[in-house]
Amino acid sequence: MTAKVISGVEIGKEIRDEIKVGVDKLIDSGCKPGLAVILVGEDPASQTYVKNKEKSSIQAGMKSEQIKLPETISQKELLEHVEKLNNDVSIHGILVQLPLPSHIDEDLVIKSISPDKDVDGFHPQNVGKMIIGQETFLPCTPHGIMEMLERSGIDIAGKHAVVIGRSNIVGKPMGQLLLQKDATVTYCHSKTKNLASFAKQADILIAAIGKAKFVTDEYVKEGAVVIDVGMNRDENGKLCGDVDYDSVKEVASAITPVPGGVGPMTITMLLKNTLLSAEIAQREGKCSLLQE
Ligand SMILES: Nc1nc2c(c(=O)[nH]1)N[C@@H](CN(C=O)c1ccc(C(=O)N[C@@H](CCC(=O)O)C(=O)O)cc1)CN2
Repeated sequence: MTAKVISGVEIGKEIRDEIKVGVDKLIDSGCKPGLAVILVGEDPASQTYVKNKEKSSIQAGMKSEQIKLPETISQKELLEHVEKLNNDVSIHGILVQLPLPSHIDEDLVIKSISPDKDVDGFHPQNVGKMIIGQETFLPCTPHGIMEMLERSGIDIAGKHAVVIGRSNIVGKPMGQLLLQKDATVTYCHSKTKNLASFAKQADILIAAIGKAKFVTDEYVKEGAVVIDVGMNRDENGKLCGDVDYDSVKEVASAITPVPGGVGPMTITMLLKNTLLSAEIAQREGKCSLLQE
């Protein structure tokens, strides 16, 4: 069996086209969605992601604001920037690019973003809403994976989903979203004994461990759907995922590549959340082009 390739570039394009329609409609009614991204320091990967977020939001027709701050910025100053954006009526989505330098308390910064503008879906209030299934901003990477599964016609209800990884950004919310769609969910992590024996039971296997090519064909049941969230460099410095793509594609029924799989969906879902935030503001009479 050679697996079907689930392309985040193609599915992302389909969703971005839908977002553009939504943005145009909102602008026609007098409201332009605005996204602000804060970047602290000069990490090259973060710089690339932030640049792509700016480019993508402009392509979608949104207002884009980038705030670049030095690595040495104090926590107090960073919080002041967030507060200013919380009060800016032309901004509907605020994102602080992670990771932050070690002298800054990441949790405190996330909590300082207004839950109404938290388009990353990381604020504890929004995490709580997600867990009880209320409308909120869903974290972009797991939300993107759910879209990939659904738009590829993969049934989730009754399936055994195994999530390898338990980060607050990907692993934990991923399991919750799969549970809400009636999957039976198992979490595995660095302390799990006999990890391969759990992984091999998965109908849907999500690899979010952060170890290059960790998941080989020996971890995968024949016909499983394999989603690779990893972003690593191999021994030759080439971008690769947590899944050993060449061996796993021979046993899986469907697989996401790296690059071109989950990664592009993360930014797509950020745009979707920003549109949702602006739509809510418009509904509540809090959005106007005049306020730009
Ligand atoms: N505040 C946040 N910080 C971080 C998040 C996040 O969702 N919110 N996620 C990651 C980084 N990230 C977005 O911020 C991100 C990572 C990867 C990609 C992507 O498109 N990857 C490409 C490959 C890119 C390359 O060539 O290097 C792919 O997989 O095809 C987009 C966004 C951590 N921080």
